[in-house]
Amino acid sequence: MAGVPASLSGQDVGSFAYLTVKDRIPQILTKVIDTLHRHKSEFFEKHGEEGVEAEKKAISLLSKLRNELQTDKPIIPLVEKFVDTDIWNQYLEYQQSLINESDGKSRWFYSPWLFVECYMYRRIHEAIIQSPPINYFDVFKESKEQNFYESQESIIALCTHLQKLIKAIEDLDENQLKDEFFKLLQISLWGNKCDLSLSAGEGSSQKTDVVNSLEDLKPFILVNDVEHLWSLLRNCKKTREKASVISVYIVLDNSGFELVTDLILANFLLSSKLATEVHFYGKMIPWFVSDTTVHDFNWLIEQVKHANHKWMSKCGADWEDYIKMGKWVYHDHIFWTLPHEYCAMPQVAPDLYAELQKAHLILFKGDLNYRKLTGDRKWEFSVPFHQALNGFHPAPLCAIRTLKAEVQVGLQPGQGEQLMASEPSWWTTGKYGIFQYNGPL
Ligand SMILES: O=P(O)(O)OC[C@H]1O[C@](O)(CO)[C@@H](O)[C@@H]1O
Ligand SMILES: [Mn+2]
Repeated sequence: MAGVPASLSGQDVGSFAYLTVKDRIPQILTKVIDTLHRHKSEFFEKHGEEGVEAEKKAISLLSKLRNELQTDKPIIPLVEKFVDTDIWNQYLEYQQSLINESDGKSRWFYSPWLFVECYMYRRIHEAIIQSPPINYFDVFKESKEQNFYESQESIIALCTHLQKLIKAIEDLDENQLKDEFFKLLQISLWGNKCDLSLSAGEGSSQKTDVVNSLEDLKPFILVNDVEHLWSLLRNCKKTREKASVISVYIVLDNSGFELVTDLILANFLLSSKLATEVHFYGKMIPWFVSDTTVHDFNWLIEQVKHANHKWMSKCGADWEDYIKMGKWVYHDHIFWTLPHEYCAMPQVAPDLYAELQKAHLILFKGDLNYRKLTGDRKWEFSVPFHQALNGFHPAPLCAIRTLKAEVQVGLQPGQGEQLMASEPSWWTTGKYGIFQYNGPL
């Protein structure tokens, strides 16, 4: 692509991309294999010998995949028919076409990191769907559920905070309402620390009291465009005709604690009338360990509803009602688990792009969404976000992410260089966060 920098890639020895391809991805694969092993008796109980055979088959496919990766074998086409197989294989050909004759085939370390990391999760899915009757099995389900259970105390604190806030919401003046909005946005931002792929599937639950930590965490917000979000939604609310809609779209990231923070924010948007509808986008297949699928979404709401805590179960019951009333709508689309950067959406998934154009505001949660928004490229730190989006402007949007990959744009001159000098791992540990807005001001 002309005019854009090179992609991050595992060929840069010592980079975070390199370490991910070399260490983290194989570790995740090993964990997946182990998970299948541990479910052997469950497969036997459900499906008899056929279940055990299927488990063996999935494990052998995954071991083969791990070997391909560790020996930097060529990236091979997908074989099992699924809704996105052809698109994936076309993309593989496209990646191949970018490589010179002399450089040979697309390989794990040599190709763009975003592409190979997405490909790895898609191959895990392929191994599962090639192994009926266990082709329904979500290899990451256990760890997503564990993250939810281990974050119970923080979830109770958040639900209680929200219910108290809602009780008093009519009495809040504009400034107070704005402060509460900012608080819940920050909670949703820091909720993104809890993804499970950075920790290679090891626990990453929320145990501290987030609401009371917000002030201490403020210095770690490197780009903070929340005022723009407030102005945008407040203006929508003020100028709204009686029956008209204000819709906020949330492109979800991780299930478990992060999803709770997103639902709390979505609940506040309705209660404050800053939005009248919230649309959620999740993943169609298990993805990057902790990402939300429709099963995770429904499971989590069910759990919150049946919790043995007054305010938590109230939240769950309200959330179920919002879904029944159509005020909350869950969608999925295969595009979110393709390897493409978002500037390709109008060509690859024009229907989705047209849907997103209807939003008043789109919130993109998490690091992977940021990588896809910016194309996962070696941008200079001070390049404007608008430029890095490379033509992807469906509606006003905001990226809300903690930094876990070596890509960051829109910083003040010198800001990135200074961080680099004082703290070289600043952009990969999840310690820093951003609210980065693009849209009319
Ligand atoms: O859940 P998130 O915030 O998208 O984070 C997933 C992140 O995990 C990693 O894949 C680690 O491999 C990041 O580089 C990636 O972007
Ligand atoms: Mn994720």
